[in-house]
Amino acid sequence: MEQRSIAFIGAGNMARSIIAGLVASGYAPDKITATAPSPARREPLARDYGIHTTDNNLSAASDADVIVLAVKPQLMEEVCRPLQILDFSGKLVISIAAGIGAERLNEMLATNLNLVRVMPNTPSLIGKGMSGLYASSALNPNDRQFAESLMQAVGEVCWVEQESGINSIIAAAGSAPAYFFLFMEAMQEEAIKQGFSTEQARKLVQQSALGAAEMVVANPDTDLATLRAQVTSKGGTTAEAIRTFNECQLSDTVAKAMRAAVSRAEEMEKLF
Ligand SMILES: NC(=O)C1=CN([C@@H]2O[C@H](COP(=O)(O)OP(=O)(O)OC[C@H]3O[C@@H](n4cnc5c(N)ncnc54)[C@H](O)[C@@H]3O)[C@@H](O)[C@H]2O)C=CC1
Ligand SMILES: O=C(O)[C@@H]1CCC=N1
Repeated sequence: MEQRSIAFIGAGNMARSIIAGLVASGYAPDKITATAPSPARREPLARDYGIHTTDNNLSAASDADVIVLAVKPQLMEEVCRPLQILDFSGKLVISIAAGIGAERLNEMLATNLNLVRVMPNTPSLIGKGMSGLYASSALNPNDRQFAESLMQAVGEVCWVEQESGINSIIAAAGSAPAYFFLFMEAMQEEAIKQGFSTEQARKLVQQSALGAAEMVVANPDTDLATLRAQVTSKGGTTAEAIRTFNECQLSDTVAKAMRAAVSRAEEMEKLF
């Protein structure tokens, strides 16, 4: 893909995930800079991926063709203010922050940005990310294509037509790895109670999760309910487990949790 110089403003979990995936996919490390105030955050990135790091947001952003805003939403305004002096006309800005809309980002950087909002997730770290993207129709096709290729380098992408779609991407993908981790944590805990060591319990759970996910991917024409039915023998053990989940309204709980994620993103849009 096109090798533009990229500055990640903020070098936390999500920036690291994208940087790791990018470098593994062949993106030139010397085209990537990441910033963070703390050396403890920066140094491991320089060491592990051979990228540049600095605590100077202004110089990193000034030197870059593409600026990825990767700080916590609460900090975004404070981090953007000193960058207002830059000329953004030739730069692409990518924000990965949840709960900060395009209009607000334009306000924070005091200009009309060439902007793509991207909602990635942490499996980008291993090239298995799922990112949602939104850009206004005014964005030039080159920038649109670059943002798409960048996120394709670390996983799959899904464009949304309306900016509000980004909040639904958060619910279905950005936050979603944590839902699966939670489910696996609960399974591991119970497997330990049933007599397995921590390592054995983890292996049982992770391999089952991996196998299930890979079966879904390998069978795109088989719906998820059919895959479930293939495990569920009539009058058997799985049927009892599923009946128990249904009794506890698992589907309603999942729906409620996903709506709560959207509501929080909407709330954050008002806060920050
Ligand atoms: N963690 C995730 O799974 C996802 C996170 N996001 C978004 O990514 C953004 C970052 O989230 P995380 O990486 O999880 O947070 P994090 O807390 O791990 O990383 C934020 C980083 O910003 C750095 N930072 C703090 N003050 C700074 C400053 N003045 N200048 C430059 N850097 C500064 C910190 O050193 C820290 O490394 C958030 O806006 C979040 O909404 C989006 C999708 C998924
Ligand atoms: O929890 C959060 O707010 C961020 C956005 C999606 C995943 N992590």
